[in-house]
Amino acid sequence: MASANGLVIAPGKEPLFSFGLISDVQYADILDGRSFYGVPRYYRHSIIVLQRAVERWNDHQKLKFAINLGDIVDGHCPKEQSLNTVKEVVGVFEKFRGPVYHLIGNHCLYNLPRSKLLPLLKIQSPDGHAYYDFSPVPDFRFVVLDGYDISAIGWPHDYPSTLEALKFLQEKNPNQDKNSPVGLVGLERRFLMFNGGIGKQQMEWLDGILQEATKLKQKVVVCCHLPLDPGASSKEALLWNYDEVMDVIHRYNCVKVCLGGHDHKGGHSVDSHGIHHRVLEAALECPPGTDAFGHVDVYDDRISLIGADRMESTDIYFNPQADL
Ligand SMILES: Nc1ccn([C@@H]2O[C@H](COP(=O)(O)O)[C@@H](O)[C@H]2O)c(=O)n1
Ligand SMILES: O=P(O)(O)OC[C@H](O)CO
Repeated sequence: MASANGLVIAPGKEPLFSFGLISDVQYADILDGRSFYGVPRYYRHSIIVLQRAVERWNDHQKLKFAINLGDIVDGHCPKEQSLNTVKEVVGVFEKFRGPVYHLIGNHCLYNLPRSKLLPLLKIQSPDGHAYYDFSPVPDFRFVVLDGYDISAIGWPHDYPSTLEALKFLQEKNPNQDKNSPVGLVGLERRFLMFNGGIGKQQMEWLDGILQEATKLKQKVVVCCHLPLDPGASSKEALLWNYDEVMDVIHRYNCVKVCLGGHDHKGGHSVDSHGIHHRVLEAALECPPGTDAFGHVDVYDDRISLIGADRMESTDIYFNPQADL
């Protein structure tokens, strides 16, 4: 039996649970603009996309939670409006009848320091970090990474993470404008200021979580604003140390899917260990009247992303070899 979006759905099989997804709303009450590459960005329409997402998620009635993959407000938002704009977008998310798990992105950090942002997003994590995990049912665990742990944006100027990031960019990117990839070759093109990395403490935390999930026989979904696989993303959008993070993930068999945002066109890949990487299409780049959000049905052997409009529906079968 085929559904309207072409996915084949086994009749009668109920999902274990379902959840909503959206990324890169990047709302600002400003005129429409364009990305560096000229892709139109609809700053005022994006909050309408979010409103439609929340309505649709509520209509569904069986969504256990929703995940926002980051960048709720755009960097072009006038700074005196940042606080109210973040509150306005959070207010729309709060109309969803269930918990919303937020990730932070570079644009959130252009607007507000972590000390103001994290309480608004109800992110509770050690020392101003934004990584955490949750387990909506005993057999599944979601790991939310803070891709701007080591970053030149969002931390106080004299903070160790800022200094480490600036030193890293100085070594890796010879351009005066550290957001410019000019002259960087291949995967080096990710060494840009609008990206960031995972620090030692978070890496150890991730390792511990995956160890625990393995013992509990849980299947894990990893979420990070910055994509973790070159096959699913432009090189310029990748997490600085995506390779180190994937080395940790690949030591275990529990991670089935990695979800990302940031690279607005979206993407999907399956890596060398059979892990799926799905980068979500941005709400910001939806021309008026169009949408990009979705919900995910989770089964014991797969997850199905049912996308609205510009968000591609994706059926992700877990690698059965991984459980042998
Ligand atoms: N190839 C590129 C991409 C980006 N930049 C710089 O980054 C800024 C942010 O890019 P957006 O597309 O998100 O607006 C942009 O303003 C450029 O300064 C670049 O130099 N080269
Ligand atoms: O975070 P943005 O909106 O500046 O965009 C990042 C780019 O899409 C990365 O290629």
